Amino acid sequence: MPAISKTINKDLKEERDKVKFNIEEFTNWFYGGSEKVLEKRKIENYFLSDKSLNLETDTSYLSYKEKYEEAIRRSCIVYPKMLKLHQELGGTEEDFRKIMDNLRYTMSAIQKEGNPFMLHFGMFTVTIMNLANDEQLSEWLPKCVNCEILGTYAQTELGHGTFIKKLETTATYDPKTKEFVLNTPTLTAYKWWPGNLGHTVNHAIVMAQLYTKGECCGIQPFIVQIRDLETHKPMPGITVGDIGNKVGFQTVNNGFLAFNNVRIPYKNMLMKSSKLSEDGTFIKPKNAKQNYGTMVFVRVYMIMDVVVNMSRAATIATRYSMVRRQSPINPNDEVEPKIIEHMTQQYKIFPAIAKVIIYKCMADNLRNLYQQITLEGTKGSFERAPELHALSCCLKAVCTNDAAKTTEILRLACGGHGFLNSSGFADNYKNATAAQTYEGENTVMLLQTARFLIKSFTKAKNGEKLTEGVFYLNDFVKRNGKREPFDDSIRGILRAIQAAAAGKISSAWKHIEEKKKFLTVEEATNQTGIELIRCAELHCYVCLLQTGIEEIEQIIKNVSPALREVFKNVLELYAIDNVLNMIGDILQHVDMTNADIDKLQKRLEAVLTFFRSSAIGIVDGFDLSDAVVSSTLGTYDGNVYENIFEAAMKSPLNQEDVNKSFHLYLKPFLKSNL
Ligand SMILES: CC/C=C\C/C=C\C/C=C\C/C=C\CCCCC(=O)SCCNC(=O)CCNC(=O)[C@H](O)C(C)(C)COP(=O)(O)OP(=O)(O)OC[C@H]1O[C@@H](n2cnc3c(N)ncnc32)[C@H](O)[C@@H]1OP(=O)(O)O
Ligand SMILES: Cc1cc2nc3c(=O)[nH]c(=O)nc-3n(C[C@H](O)[C@H](O)[C@H](O)COP(=O)(O)OP(=O)(O)OC[C@H]3O[C@@H](n4cnc5c(N)ncnc54)[C@H](O)[C@@H]3O)c2cc1C
Repeated sequence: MPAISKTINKDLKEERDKVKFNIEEFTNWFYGGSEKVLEKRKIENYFLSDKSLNLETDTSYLSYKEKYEEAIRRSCIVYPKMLKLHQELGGTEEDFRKIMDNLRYTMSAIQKEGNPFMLHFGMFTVTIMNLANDEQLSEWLPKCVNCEILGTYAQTELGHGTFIKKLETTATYDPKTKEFVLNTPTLTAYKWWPGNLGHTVNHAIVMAQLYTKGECCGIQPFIVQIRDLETHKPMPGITVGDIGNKVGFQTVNNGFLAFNNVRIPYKNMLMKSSKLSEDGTFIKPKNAKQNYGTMVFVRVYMIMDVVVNMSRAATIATRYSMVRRQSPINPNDEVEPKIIEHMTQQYKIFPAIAKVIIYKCMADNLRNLYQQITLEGTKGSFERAPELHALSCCLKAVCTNDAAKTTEILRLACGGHGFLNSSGFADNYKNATAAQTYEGENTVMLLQTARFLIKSFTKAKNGEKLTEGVFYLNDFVKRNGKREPFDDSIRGILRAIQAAAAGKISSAWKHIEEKKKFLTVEEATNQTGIELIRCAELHCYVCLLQTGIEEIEQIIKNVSPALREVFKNVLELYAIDNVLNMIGDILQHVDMTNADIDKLQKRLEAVLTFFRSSAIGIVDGFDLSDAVVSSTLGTYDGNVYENIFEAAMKSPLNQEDVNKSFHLYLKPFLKSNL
């Protein structure tokens, strides 16, 4: 075995020595101030320094069952610590949010294949907070917050996930006993997929069709106890279990659930929005979409998960590319260059770094918007709910699609070693790709946004007032078919993307109108689906760039000159990479010449060159500890080859010189050929 020395890799040190800005200043911006950075480090250390977590164990070698058991063991260390910390910090909702925000990073080191408790706070508790009336809140919230019970969110069924109106589980009100009777009438009515449901939780929010006085009143939320608190056996009438092996998310314990005349008390229907009187009279909510609130909440928070996911992947690929040397650029060069010297390598990695920063700006903005609009809802005003729904849907789709695609590009950027499980890309990719489907399948999400855009375009044509995010449609309508001249400033690039988005929305609108002459509006919309998806994507790129510009214009007023340059270049790279990737859409509506495109290409090359000396500073500035990065290729010290070697030594096959399969199979086989 070679001697393994672990000092900082000299090539990586050389890169860090070239960084011209203050990395800590960047980190302070990234986490919202120096106090928050200290708090993050403290919280992370509080959890990750716990030796009983055994984080050095490579859980990828465990069996399916062992992985689950280890994940539960770890969560049963983390959650009591979390509850204790919450009390120590002050026990407020804000303290809880603080811990949750930081756990987002920390958990990726502890539960690489998903957290078997994630739905408890993420959806079960959130639904109770959003949809329980005061009486129900005082009964259930303390039990949730103290983890006296564990819950999940059971909505999707074997037959339906997207089209929730057609869910089949029934909850029939019996006014005589003041109970609901829950049933699973068919195989396709089985709840299927809810996280943590299989063998972990003992309660669930069950979304079921409410029947009262012989009428169906639509999907409503019910709290159902599914396992005994003492024995953990399924409650009478309940069938529950694990749905089996998946592409990823192995330790999330996605489950199935069925009901056979399960009776729950009247008080277990969440009644802040829809209401049922004890005699069985249904009272409609002010806004029928209130029951979808938890989904909107999760979609909003998922953009933050994308930032965590992409910052990890970008850190790994950047550090590795500054350590790995291969392929002289000039044939006679004696020393092989760091692979980051190859321009195509920079193009794989640096746009990903820029995206982390722009997505971070967007995630913070979206969360603020969510909080404002939710507050308006609590005061009875739901005017802006469609805007939030449209924005969260397209961002959920575009950002999770991009996280999966970018992780794959960054894995490829690490060549053969990127394919090792120990590189960390596999878990990142599997988590990213799961997010493309859960919480609203991405195509369906884009179509939701497109629906809003088509409505907004009709309003723009009729001179009606638009919401702020789609003001750009007014400019398009005013131009009356005239093409937008191209201006290569950053705001000019934004106008070009706005023109492309508005142009696409206008043609989709026109095509629906044409098809409507022969088809129903729904059929016409279905047949325009491909264009509609592009409308939503382009609109999302507008929102991202606009937010990036507005945020960075503010940031650069408050940072040092060196960091100002970094942010300006982040914006330049993000904008140019974006516009070059949608030239086809732009050319349809903007007067852009070949010379303009050549100029953009040269600017892309120039900004990549600037990034060459900043990239390591930025990824170090993401402040991800080695445990969070969790990659042999991405450790801070850059000892890539030593790490790869050590990880290989952990293979169970390397724990003995000769495996028993030699005696059982190989030897007889070889002998028979003599
Ligand atoms: C403290 C905790 C801290 C951190 C936690 C952070 C993160 C979370 C952590 C953990 C979670 C982790 C993993 C999650 C695991 C995954 C969980 C799930 O997958 S749960 C199941 C999710 N399921 C879906 O998303 C289903 C997708 N389908 C739908 O949303 C809907 O069916 C539909 C496609 C929108 C259609 O709905 P419907 O049929 O009712 O709608 P219509 O077509 O009739 O349209 C009516 C009208 O309403 C508008 N609309 C729809 N939804 C909303 C909404 N939510 N808000 C506002 N408006 C909405 C729609 O656009 C139509 O508008 P119109 O055009 O008619 O004006
Ligand atoms: C890892 C994971 C975790 C999950 N966790 C939970 C959970 O905790 N709780 C829970 O309740 N659910 C959960 N789910 C379920 C998840 O929310 C659904 O799978 C998801 O919403 C997609 O619905 P579906 O499976 O019905 O897909 P489908 O709708 O069947 O999609 C299949 C295809 O049909 C297309 N399609 C469907 N409808 C339309 C349309 N209107 N227009 C155009 N194309 C369409 C889709 O684009 C897709 O290509 C989870 C799923 C996964 C993968």
